[in-house]
Amino acid sequence: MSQQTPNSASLQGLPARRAAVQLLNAVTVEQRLMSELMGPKGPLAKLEAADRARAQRLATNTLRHMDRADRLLGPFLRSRPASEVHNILRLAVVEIFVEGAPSHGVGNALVTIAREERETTHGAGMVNAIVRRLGDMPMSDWEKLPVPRLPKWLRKPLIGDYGKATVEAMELAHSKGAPLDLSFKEGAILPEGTMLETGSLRITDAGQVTSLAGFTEGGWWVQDASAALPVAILAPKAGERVLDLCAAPGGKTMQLAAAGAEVTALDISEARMARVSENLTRTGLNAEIVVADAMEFKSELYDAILLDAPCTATGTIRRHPDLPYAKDGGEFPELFKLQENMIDHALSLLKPDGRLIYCTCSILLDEGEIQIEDALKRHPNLSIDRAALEVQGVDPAWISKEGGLRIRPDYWADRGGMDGFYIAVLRQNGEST
Ligand SMILES: C[S@@+](CC[C@H](N)C(=O)[O-])C[C@H]1O[C@@H](n2cnc3c(N)ncnc32)[C@H](O)[C@@H]1O
Repeated sequence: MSQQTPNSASLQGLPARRAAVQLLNAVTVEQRLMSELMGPKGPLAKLEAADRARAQRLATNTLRHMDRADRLLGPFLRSRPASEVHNILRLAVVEIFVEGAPSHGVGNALVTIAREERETTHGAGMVNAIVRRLGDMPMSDWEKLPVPRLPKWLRKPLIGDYGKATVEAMELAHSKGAPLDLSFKEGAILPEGTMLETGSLRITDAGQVTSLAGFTEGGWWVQDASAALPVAILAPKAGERVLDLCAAPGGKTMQLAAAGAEVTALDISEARMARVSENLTRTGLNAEIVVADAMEFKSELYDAILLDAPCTATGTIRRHPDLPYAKDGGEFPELFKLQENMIDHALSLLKPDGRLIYCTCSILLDEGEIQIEDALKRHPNLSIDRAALEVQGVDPAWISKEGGLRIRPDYWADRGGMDGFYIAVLRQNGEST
């Protein structure tokens, strides 16, 4: 590719590519999560729907393949370029080798984008030269690269928790992304899909969620198969008083309400709670809505409490590959402490014979096994209910030694995987703490 005036065909994708680069910069430079960038001031706000979807897909794929893209680019880079230039090059790799886009079009568009900003204009020539060389590389050079690794700050503690082979299996699962899973009410109109043993409906290549059959009728909602297990394990009975202590955006609230429980849904975030209300309206389900800090909430005692505690969300990297690049683990100890305090406070809201379901969408043992072992030490009258974990489709081999359920993203590899999760059922043996 020579330095040329970009033709209009290759520039058609400019808005989406520009927004993808902005998303990548916001994640890797400003350490912001993609979910925080979707608002009216975010890079996607002014785009047409198709460009918005494309920009999001490009940024997500680039983050998912970041480690491989960096390996492929390594030999072309004498020193590490400015992050903003690096992100343009990473996007080029992913467009050419993952999306199969012609390199000349990718080069023209990305050189134009590089020239637009102060941080990248000096790198435009380099982008041009490297994309040209990428275009000459055979696909086999990409295919023989190892599975993308997690950044060191997360990989190291995970290897300490699980060993290298398991972490590599998780990384393989992360690289594959995730299908769409639905939870649903009885009698709901459902799109075509595969019914999983645990009761979720799985759809591969779902496309636009709002276009799926039954969306308007509101009989189903999006929820990963493993995220649906805490309520299956809680097994709410009609009329039971259940407190959903960290409820937003409400996937589990809807499951509880659909089972006929009398649900109090609480969350500290007013904005996220508005989504719970919207979700309940769409699905025609009911719950009492409380916006409050769980730690300050007082009430009559509950039959059952679901504590889906705020966590690192490291179990959801398959669908949120931005997370390892937007975070560095610095704020994690604060979260672990909050989880500990929330368990203790939840126990004070539980009837003597009640059950507390503690769960996190995390693969870190600190937020699962270790949290529960510590809670059992703090509360001598607390016990763990292993038998409650025996629900349809749950492999008994997933139960860990303290009696909780450890779900890993590399499980169900042949069926499209599942998010990492930890679930434990606690009982207070007769009296509240
Ligand atoms: C893992 S999410 C909950 C997901 C939800 N259970 C579902 O299934 O859709 C954790 C939630 O905890 C909420 N949260 C964080 N700190 C809180 C606090 N101190 N009190 C109440 N909610 C809190 C967050 O706003 C967030 O919505």
